[in-house]
Amino acid sequence: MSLQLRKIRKSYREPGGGTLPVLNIDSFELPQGTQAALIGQSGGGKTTLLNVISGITMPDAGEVIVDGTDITRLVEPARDRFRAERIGIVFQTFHLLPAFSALENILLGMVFAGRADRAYARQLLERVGLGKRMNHRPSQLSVGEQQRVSVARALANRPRLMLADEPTASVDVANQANILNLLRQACQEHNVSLLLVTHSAEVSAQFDRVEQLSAFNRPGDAK
Ligand SMILES: Nc1ncnc2c1ncn2[C@@H]1O[C@H](COP(=O)(O)OP(=O)(O)OP(=O)(O)O)[C@@H](O)[C@H]1O
Repeated sequence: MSLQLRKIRKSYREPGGGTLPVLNIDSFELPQGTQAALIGQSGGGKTTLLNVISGITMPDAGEVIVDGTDITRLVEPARDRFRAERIGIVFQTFHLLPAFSALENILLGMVFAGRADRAYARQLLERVGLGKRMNHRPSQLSVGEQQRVSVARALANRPRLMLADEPTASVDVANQANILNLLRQACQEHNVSLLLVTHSAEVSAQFDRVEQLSAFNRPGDAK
């Protein structure tokens, strides 16, 4: 199993002093290699859920078991290392480092996880169709190309789980299908599980498994 959530609770503190319950998930599982779309209303907690799964945000309670490890039991540096090694993340706004080339952006992520494999980084850039643009910085690449770099970077450490938050939202229509297909095919080739947040019915319709957050998240329920 690549992902198991157990009795997850997460609230935010409100500026006025109250608390806003956002997540209350009894159980959620994603078997290894599965691809699922996560949909739900704006403000429903989808990004919070991805952040909890990746260990960027800690839940108030519950277990987040990724590839057999409950990451809520790891101290922060160990959690950061675990994320770098096992979880690939593709953001809506790419999060590429502007001063570095496409190749360097991928290598830096590898270094953080402890193994810079230049040959594999090049192979991934070839795989996403950027073999001839490896030495370009993000500003010298089109938006679609930047997102393809971020897909290659997310695959660089051979993750077990890929999280994607609206990965096609910033990309023009012509590139949307291209990026989505690339992400899905690459995950399939490497047997990586994929959980992809989308607002697009067109995108979610392509997934066999579509998870409506409100179907398994009951933030308002008492304990
Ligand atoms: N750091 C924070 N502090 C306080 N409240 C927050 C924080 N982050 C998110 N929220 C609130 O938590 C709720 C869930 O936000 P989240 O971003 O997870 O929703 P979402 O489903 O991803 O929304 P969208 O589809 O609009 O991106 C929202 O009401 C948001 O205002």
